[in-house]
Amino acid sequence: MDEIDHLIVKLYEIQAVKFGSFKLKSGINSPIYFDLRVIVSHPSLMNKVSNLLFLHAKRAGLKFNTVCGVPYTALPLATIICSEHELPMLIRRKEMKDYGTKKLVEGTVRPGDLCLIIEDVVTSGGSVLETAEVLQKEGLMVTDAVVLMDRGQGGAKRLEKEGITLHSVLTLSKLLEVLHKAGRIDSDTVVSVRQFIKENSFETPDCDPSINRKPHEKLTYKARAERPDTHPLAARLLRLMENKKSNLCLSADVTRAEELLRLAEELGPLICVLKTHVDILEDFSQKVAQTLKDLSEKHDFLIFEDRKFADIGNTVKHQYGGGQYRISSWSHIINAHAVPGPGVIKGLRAVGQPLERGCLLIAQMSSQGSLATGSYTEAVVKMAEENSDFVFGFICGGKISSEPGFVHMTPGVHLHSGGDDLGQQYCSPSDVIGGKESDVIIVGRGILAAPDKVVAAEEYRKAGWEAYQKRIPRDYEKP
Ligand SMILES: O=c1ccn([C@@H]2O[C@H](COP(=O)(O)O)[C@@H](O)[C@H]2O)c(=O)[nH]1
Repeated sequence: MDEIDHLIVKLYEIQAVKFGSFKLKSGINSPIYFDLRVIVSHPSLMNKVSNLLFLHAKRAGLKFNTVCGVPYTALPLATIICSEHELPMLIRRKEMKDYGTKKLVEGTVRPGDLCLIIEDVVTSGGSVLETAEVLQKEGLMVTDAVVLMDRGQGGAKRLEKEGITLHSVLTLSKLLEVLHKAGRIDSDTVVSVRQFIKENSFETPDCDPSINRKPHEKLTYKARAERPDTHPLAARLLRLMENKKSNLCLSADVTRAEELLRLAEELGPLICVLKTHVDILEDFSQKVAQTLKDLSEKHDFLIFEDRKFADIGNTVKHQYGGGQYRISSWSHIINAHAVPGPGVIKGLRAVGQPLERGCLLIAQMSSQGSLATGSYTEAVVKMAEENSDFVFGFICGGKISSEPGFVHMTPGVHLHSGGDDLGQQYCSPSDVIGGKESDVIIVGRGILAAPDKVVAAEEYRKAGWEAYQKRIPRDYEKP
């Protein structure tokens, strides 16, 4: 028996891996169960596992200057690795403190550092991804994760899609083989575990709603517009994007109506959507709204009031349809947080649907430390799918649903990376449309603060459009 075989048998003996019938969080029964948490009571095993994880990273030639363990089981493993090899460690909080620094990552964060993720067991890859997202939002680079055990249920593929390579010390086949050879499990158990893993891969669409649906990155905006299940407003938007060769949404964050209307007139031909924050206008009137509507028709763009509704259905109904702004009367698109639950959509739908309006759900945010990540984002995608008669897409950092009808719109875009001193974080147009496969770039100060706004808008339009063309080279060439 070599070192790995010994480790496997030891894990079995301390019941870190069990065989039988176990009800999982998802409700299904599994013939195998891992509980690596028990290893904290076995110090020599902790040292052995930590050492193997580190050696595995080194043998794979991984470069990293900081390490983060996925909470909670991998936290002590990362601690041992960092202490033994004098590496700086970062701790990802699972919940934000409501006092003090409110940080989600503890330790000294140096943006640009390469952070290696350590994990005990990977099934769907969701926990590694959640940790990676939090670290990336802090400006750290995450390209690799080392795990003790990959269950072989699609986690590695899912992570690969997100640019993270998973390196696994043990595989499930190896574990079964060693335990069978050592007489700890019988052949029937080996067969039933193998069968279970095969049937419960997270690569099958119904196991995880956020992954492995039909990819739409190879479809043109136009092709997506023509699909029968695409929401009429999404279809209108996708069509006008293709016609105008623009996936640029101008975030017209100005405080005077005159300036807003000037932007709409001058930049209208270059954009697909004009986004407003009506409550920052000092001199809003219904006349201004009417003129904006006229300009949207003249230059063929949609208006998107970035109101971020987040209340109970009854309240948002009033906020959307009434008050001094009467948003529903002039804005084609609105958005909402999913925090209140589906009632917020129900309330907005009651006002907006008869007017042929549509809503985007805020699934992720561009601001540093945003809590809209991981399972929250997945729940938002599900809510959108369940309300696709009114919800037609997302505010997000990149593609989060492969349903071709959903439109992904991404704020926090600038030709120069970085951010502001209030937590805004920027990605480039090519990153957002090419790398992250979003559909629309939302640009505010990148254009508004430029000496010539028309020139800047054209620069963003071109950058966004070229990234789109590169994304779908073959389809795009078709007439
Ligand atoms: O996650 C989000 C959601 C909305 N925004 C809005 O987009 C613009 C961005 O402005 P910049 O000047 O390009 O930073 C602004 O209206 C935000 O309210 C966002 O930035 N991030």
